[in-house]
Amino acid sequence: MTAKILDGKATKDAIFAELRPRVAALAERGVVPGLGTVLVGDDPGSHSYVKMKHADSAKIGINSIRRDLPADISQEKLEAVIDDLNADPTCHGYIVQLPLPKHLDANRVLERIDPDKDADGLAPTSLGRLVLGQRGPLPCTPYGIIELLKRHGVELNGARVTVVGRGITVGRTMGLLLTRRSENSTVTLCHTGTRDLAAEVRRADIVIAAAGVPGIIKPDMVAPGAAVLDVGVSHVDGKLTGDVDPGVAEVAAWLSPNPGGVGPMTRAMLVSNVVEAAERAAASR
Ligand SMILES: Nc1nc(=O)c2c([nH]1)NC[C@@H]1CN(c3ccc(C(=O)N[C@@H](CCC(=O)O)C(=O)O)cc3)C=[N+]21
Repeated sequence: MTAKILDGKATKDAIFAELRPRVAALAERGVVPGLGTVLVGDDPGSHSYVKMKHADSAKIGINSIRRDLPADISQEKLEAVIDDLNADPTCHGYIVQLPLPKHLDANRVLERIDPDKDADGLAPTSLGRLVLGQRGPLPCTPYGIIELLKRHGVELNGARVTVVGRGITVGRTMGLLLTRRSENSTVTLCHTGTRDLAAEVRRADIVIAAAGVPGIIKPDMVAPGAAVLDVGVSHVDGKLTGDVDPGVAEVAAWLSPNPGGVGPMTRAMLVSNVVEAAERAAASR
């Protein structure tokens, strides 16, 4: 068997096509959605991600607000930039690119983001709303994974989903989204304390690999016909390497590759969160 591709690039383009008329409708009311990014330091990976986000914004008519800050910026100065974006009416949503340099307290920064402008859905109020089942921006990567599966017709209702990795940006929040009534999946969340990872992966209809361990998901761990999504990002000999062994393509029915799968979907949902925030702002004027 050779797996069909869960195509994140094509699905992102489809989502953008749906967003463009919404952006046009906002423009008619005099509102141009604005996406802000806060980037501290000069990590090349972070720079390239932020660049892609602004290129996406330009593609659908969203305004870019870029704050690139020196690696040695103080906590106080960084928080002043956050306050500034919170007060800026042209900025409807923004992200603080993570990770931050070690001398900065990321949690204090995230707590300072106006919850109505949290484009990442990762600030404490947004996570709290997600747990409580209240409306709010959803974390972009798990939200993108759900859209990717639904738009390829992969059944979530009643599905057994094994998530590998308990990080906030993917694993832990993934479980919260999938167990809502609207998704109705049964989730097993695996991590380094899991006794028999192979057994947990083997009984899954859907495997979401976000451990950041190159090739941790082997072909003999995957049930024939499963959907497997590779969210891992590692660098081996300078090359982007995912969590899923290439041989899995011969066992799985669906495979979300990396790159070309979940990464573009994360960006699509970020832009979607900003358009939604701009619509809310426009409605309350
Ligand atoms: N506050 C915050 N929010 C984030 O969403 C966030 C973050 N910090 N820090 C870093 C990670 C990483 N991340 C990616 C997003 C898109 C791709 C992406 O689109 N990748 C393409 C191209 C990959 C390539 O060729 O380099 C792909 O997968 O096809 C990758 C990585 C968002 N992150």
